[in-house]
Amino acid sequence: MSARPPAATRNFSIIAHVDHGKSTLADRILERLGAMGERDKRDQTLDTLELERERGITIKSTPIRLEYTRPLFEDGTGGETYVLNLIDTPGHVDFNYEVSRSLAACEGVLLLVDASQGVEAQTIVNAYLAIDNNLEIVPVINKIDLPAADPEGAAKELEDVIGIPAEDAVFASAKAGIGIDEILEAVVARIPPPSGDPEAPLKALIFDSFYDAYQGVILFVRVLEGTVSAKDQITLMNADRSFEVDKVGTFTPGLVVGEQLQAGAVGWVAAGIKDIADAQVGDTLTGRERKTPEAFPGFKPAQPVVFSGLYPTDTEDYRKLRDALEKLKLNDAAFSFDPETSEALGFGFRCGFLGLLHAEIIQERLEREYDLDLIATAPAVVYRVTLTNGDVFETQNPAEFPTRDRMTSVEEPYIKLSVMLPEDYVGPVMGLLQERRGSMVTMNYLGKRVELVYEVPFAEILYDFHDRLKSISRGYASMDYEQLGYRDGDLRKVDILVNNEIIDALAVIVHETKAYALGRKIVDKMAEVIPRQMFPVPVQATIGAKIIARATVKAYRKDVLAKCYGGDISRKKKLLNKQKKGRARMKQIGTVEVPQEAFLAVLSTDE
Ligand SMILES: Nc1nc2c(ncn2[C@@H]2O[C@H](COP(=O)(O)OP(=O)(O)OP(=O)(O)O)[C@@H](O)[C@H]2O)c(=O)[nH]1
Repeated sequence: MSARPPAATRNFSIIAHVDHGKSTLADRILERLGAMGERDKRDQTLDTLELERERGITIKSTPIRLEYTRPLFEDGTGGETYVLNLIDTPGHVDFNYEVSRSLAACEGVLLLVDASQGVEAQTIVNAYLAIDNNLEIVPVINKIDLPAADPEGAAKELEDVIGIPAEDAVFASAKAGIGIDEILEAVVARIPPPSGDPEAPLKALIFDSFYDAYQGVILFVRVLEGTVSAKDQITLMNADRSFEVDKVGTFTPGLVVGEQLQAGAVGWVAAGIKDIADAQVGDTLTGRERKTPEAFPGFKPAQPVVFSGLYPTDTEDYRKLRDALEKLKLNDAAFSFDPETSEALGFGFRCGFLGLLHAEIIQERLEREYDLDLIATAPAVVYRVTLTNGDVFETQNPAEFPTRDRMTSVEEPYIKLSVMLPEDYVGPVMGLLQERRGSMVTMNYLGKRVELVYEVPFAEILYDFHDRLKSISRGYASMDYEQLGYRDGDLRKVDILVNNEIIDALAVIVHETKAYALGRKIVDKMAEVIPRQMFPVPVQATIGAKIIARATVKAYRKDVLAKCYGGDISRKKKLLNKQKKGRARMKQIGTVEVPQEAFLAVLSTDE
C-alpha cells in the first residue's frame, strides 16, 4: 500500500447542490473502476446508514480507494495506474463544517452542476469551500441527457458566478454513463498529486470518524506529512490526548488493514479511542515524541447550535431514552444531551444539534432504532443574556429565559444566508426576508437568475422558512447559509398557559415586534389540536403578567361513552381502544391531555 509514490495518487471529492447527481456519479465511477465487484449492487453505495438511504441524503463521509488504469492512447501515452481516493461529503448545510474538513483532505473536486437547473445556492457555497481550501476545481455539467438540459448555459453560469472558465467543463450524464472516461482523465490530468514528506514528523487531518464497539473510534485521516503505522504513539493536538495506534488501513470500500499510511494517503487509524469527543473532525494527529510544529488550521470543536427538549411520552421510558442517547452520542461528537426537568413534561433531556435536519435524524433514529415514543419541544437557538448584575450567561432553553427587569440586553445568533432564485420571484422573496428581520448584503444578477445575500437572525429561519421560500418561488429558490456570530436583539419570552397553568416546555423566545402574532398563532393552533375535554379549557399566551392572546378548547357536548349505555360491551371496548390509540404521543398535563403537535405549534406554517 505504501510503496506507491504519492505522484500516482489523486485525492478528490464530488461537490454539488442537492439532487444534482453526486451519488449517481460516484456510483458510476465505482462501477467503471470495478469497485462494485461481487458486492450487491445497491442504489447508493456511498450512503452507508440505513436512514441516509431513506432520506436520500448523505450524512457520513465514506471515502473509497479506487484504482484507475489509463487507456493506451494512439500517441503511445497512457497505461499508467493511479490510486484515486474519492472522499464523499455530506450534502446538507447542517454538516458544512464536515464538508470543509473533507475537502481539506483533497487536492481537487468535481463540481457537479445539473444541466437543466444550473448553478444553485449550494453550488456556490460548496465551490467557495473548495476555493478556500485551494483545491483544483473540475467543473462537470451533469444530466446532459435530459431534454431540458442546457450544458453550455450551465457552464457559462459557473463562469459568471464563480469565475471557472466555461471551456473547462466536462459534459456528462451520470445516469446514462456519458462522459465518465473524460471525468477520470480530467481527475488525473488536472488535479495535482498530494505532496508531503514521508520522513517529516507526522501530521494527519481527521476528516471523519465512527465508533466501533470493538476497535473504539475509527479515525478517517488524510496524512499531510510523515508516516503512521501500528504501535506508533500519537497525540491528538487539539484534544491534547495521546494513544497507541492499533491498526491503520485504507478503504476499498470496506476497511482493509495495511502496514502504514504515508504523506499523501487517505486512510483510517484505530487507536483504542473510547470517546469520540477526544477525536473530533478537524483535529490533527501527530507523533507523541516527534511533533509537527503546527496543527492543521481551522479546527472548530463540534458545537450544537439548535436545541430542543426530548421527553419520553411514557415516563417509564426515561432510562431507555438515556441509554439510547448515550449510544447515539458515541458516534456523534456534534450531538449533546443533558438531563432536564420540565414541570409539564417530567424528566427528559435538553439535546443540542447542528441544525434542524440533524435534530430530525436523531429523533427519528431514537424512535425507530430504539423504539421510543417522544415529545420534542420546539427547537431554539442559543441566546446570550446580560443580567442587570453584569453577569453574562448563555441559554438555549426558553424556560430559563429571565424576565425583562432582570436583564440589560440579549444577543442572538445571526447567519449569512444566500438564496438563488429566478428573477420573477425576487419581490416576494425579499418580502419574506424582510419579514424575517433580514438585511440585504448583496444582490447579484446572472442572466435571469439572482443571488440574494442577507444577514438574518438564525432563529428566523429555524421554523418554516425553507418551506415558505419554496412555496413562494414555486420550488425554484435554493438556499444555503453560514453562521456569523452574535448581535443585539429586542427579544421577549412568551409563556403559554393551558387551563391557567404555565406549560414551561411551551415557552418561546421571540422578537418584540412579532410576539403578538406568534402568541396568537400558538394559542389558535393549540386550541385546534388539544382534544376536547369535559370542560372548556382556556389557552393563553402571556409576556410577563400580560395576556397577549387567548383561545378556548370547547367542552364535549356529550360523553363519548354515553351512546354505549346498554349497548354491547364489545362496541364499548372498541371505542375505548380507539381512544387509547389516539392517545399515543399525548402528555397528561394536569387534567388536560396535550398532543405532540401542540408542542410544535410554534412551527406550524403561517398560511
Ligand atoms: N436524467 C438524469 N438524471 C440523473 C443523472 N444523474 C442523476 N440523476 C438523477 O437525479 C436524482 C438525484 O441524484 P443523486 O445522485 O441522488 O443526487 P445527489 O446529488 O447525490 O443527492 P443527495 O445525495 O441528496 O445530495 C436521482 O433521481 C438520479 O437518478 C443524469 O445524468 N441524468
